Amino acid sequence: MDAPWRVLSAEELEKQYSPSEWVVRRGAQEALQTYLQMGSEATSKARATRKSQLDVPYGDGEGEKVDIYFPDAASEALPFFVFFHGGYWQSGSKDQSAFMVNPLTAHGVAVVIVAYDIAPKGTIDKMVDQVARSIAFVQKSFPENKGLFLCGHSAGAQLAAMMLLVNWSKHGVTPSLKGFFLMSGIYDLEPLLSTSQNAPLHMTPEDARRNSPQRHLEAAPVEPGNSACPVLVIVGQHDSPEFHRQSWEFYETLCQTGWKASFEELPSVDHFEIIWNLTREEDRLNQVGPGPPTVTAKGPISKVKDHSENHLQ
Ligand SMILES: N[C@@H](CC(=O)c1ccccc1NC=O)C(=O)O
Repeated sequence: MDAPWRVLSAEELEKQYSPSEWVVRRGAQEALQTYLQMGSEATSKARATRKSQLDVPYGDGEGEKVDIYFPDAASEALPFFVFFHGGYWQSGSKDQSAFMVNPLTAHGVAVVIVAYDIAPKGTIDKMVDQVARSIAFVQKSFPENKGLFLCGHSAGAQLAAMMLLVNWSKHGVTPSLKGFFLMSGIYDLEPLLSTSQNAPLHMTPEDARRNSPQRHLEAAPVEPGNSACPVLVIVGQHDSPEFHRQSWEFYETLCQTGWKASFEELPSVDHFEIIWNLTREEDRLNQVGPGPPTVTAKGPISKVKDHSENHLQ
């Protein structure tokens, strides 16, 4: 694989992989604070106004819990939107991540916010396994579901993308995966090895490779049934050039391996606004119909653009 990041200095690599350094409307610290505040407020609102089951265990581990939020009309035959928060596998929690719960439940979609053991408690291998088990749990608990839609932000998008590669037979259930929303994600972990982000993660080069969906997709051509499961790769206009490159290359690899993929750069948003905008009913990504979340209202989001200008040369 062509790896343009290898020519970057340690300092430049650190900056490329520090999302808060690229925000344009506020300072870095303020952006992180606002993100946490928006997530906490959305979670309080969701818990106060929506039917929910909180801290439902999907495994025996202390941290293996999900919060499930339901639309008003009682039914198990709902589409389920399953969210994996970001925070570089070392920060964030389900208790600050219910961003999209109110708008999506209002549209008849159940939302599951997944907790996993962030570092230093968890390794990335463990988090990937936990996320797979959380999805198997949702499928087993709601076998009548109208499809599971996986969404991850940043590090959570890597976790979601790894689900494209899971052998579900060892989980005793095949989840009815109907779509992936991969937002501002990282799909090749190798550039992170020498950055400060790796300090609590202790990833070795082998760990990074094993957990890089970009590297494994090529070896896992899509099964016939899966080509019906769309994968949306989404990046914010104000994400760093390396984040743009990672998203674009992952999108290209998805296309080459037979997935029905699309790519979108969301105009005007940074790495954090891309998610906190999901608290707003009118956000484009929340414009779902009464059925499964096919994005329709304000034009297709699956439009492919030429992003070569964003590539590092
Ligand atoms: N220290 C990081 C924090 C960060 O990257 C982050 C924070 C919240 C949610 C997602 C994040 N990025 C990737 O998972 C930064 O530079 O912004």
